[in-house]
Amino acid sequence: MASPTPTPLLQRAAVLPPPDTATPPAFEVKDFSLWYGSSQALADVSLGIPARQVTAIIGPSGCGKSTFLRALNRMHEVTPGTRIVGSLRLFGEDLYARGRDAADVRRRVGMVFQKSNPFPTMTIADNVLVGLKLNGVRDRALLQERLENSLRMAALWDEVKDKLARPGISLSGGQQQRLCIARALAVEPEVLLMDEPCSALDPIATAKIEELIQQLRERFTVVIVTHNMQQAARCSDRTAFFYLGRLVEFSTTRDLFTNPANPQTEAYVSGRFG
Ligand SMILES: Nc1ncnc2c1ncn2[C@@H]1O[C@H](COP(=O)(O)OP(=O)(O)OP(=O)(O)O)[C@@H](O)[C@H]1O
Repeated sequence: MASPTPTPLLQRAAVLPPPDTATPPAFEVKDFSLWYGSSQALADVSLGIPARQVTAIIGPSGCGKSTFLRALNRMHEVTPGTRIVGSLRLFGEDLYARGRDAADVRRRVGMVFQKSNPFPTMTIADNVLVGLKLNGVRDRALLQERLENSLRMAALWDEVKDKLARPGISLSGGQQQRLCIARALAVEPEVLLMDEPCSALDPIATAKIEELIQQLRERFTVVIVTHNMQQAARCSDRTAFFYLGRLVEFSTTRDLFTNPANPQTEAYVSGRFG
């Protein structure tokens, strides 16, 4: 098979360090399929997503990237008529086991969406603390500590520490997205899912979020859906390429972009389709 034409994207991926392969997987996905009504969106997906690494999901529009991401915290269940087959484990625990609470799964597996969505009537502080307060946490010292820690982890503390009582929506688009990241982190998840988190942001705000993703991987497992292959190459340790609801290839980001095993992957990463 011919190698893909070298491009700056591939060169960038080529200098990424090889990921640590000794880390046990966070998610173990086995023969996983998903239907919306009678329409199948995912077919027989199997992969292990490593803990404390960044895994990017790429592929052309409609290939099932967001559906797969949403299945990782059962968020697809908010759409009526969905059905799954197969298994999906987080650190060995079956996330779809009978009796397992979807709300508990979503606390462990937080999510940030394409468009930032702070609660419009809430202050910056309340936007961060809303999950804790809904869970009945009232201890002021604990709330204050979580507020500051979450905002620091989201690289927003210095910008907002003097205006915590202002509305969340008074922040810029990039700051609002980091506020949503802080909100997801405040409930101390194990995993952070990000669905096109930068697609509504300008290049400077995008660079900040990408830098933040690099910091978050020291503590969390991060899975990011992106249309932007440069972003996958810049930020991720591993990349999964989906096509027509199937996982075509999953490997280190370096290998996937510089030496893909599958001709469809090669065609996609070298820009020949999608
Ligand atoms: N709520 C839904 N109801 C019915 N079908 C859906 C729903 N959401 C997604 N689908 C279908 O499932 C398939 C996968 O969609 P999905 O949004 O996961 O793809 P994607 O790769 O994330 O696409 P994009 O890059 O355009 O966001 C598509 O055929 C889509 O039409």
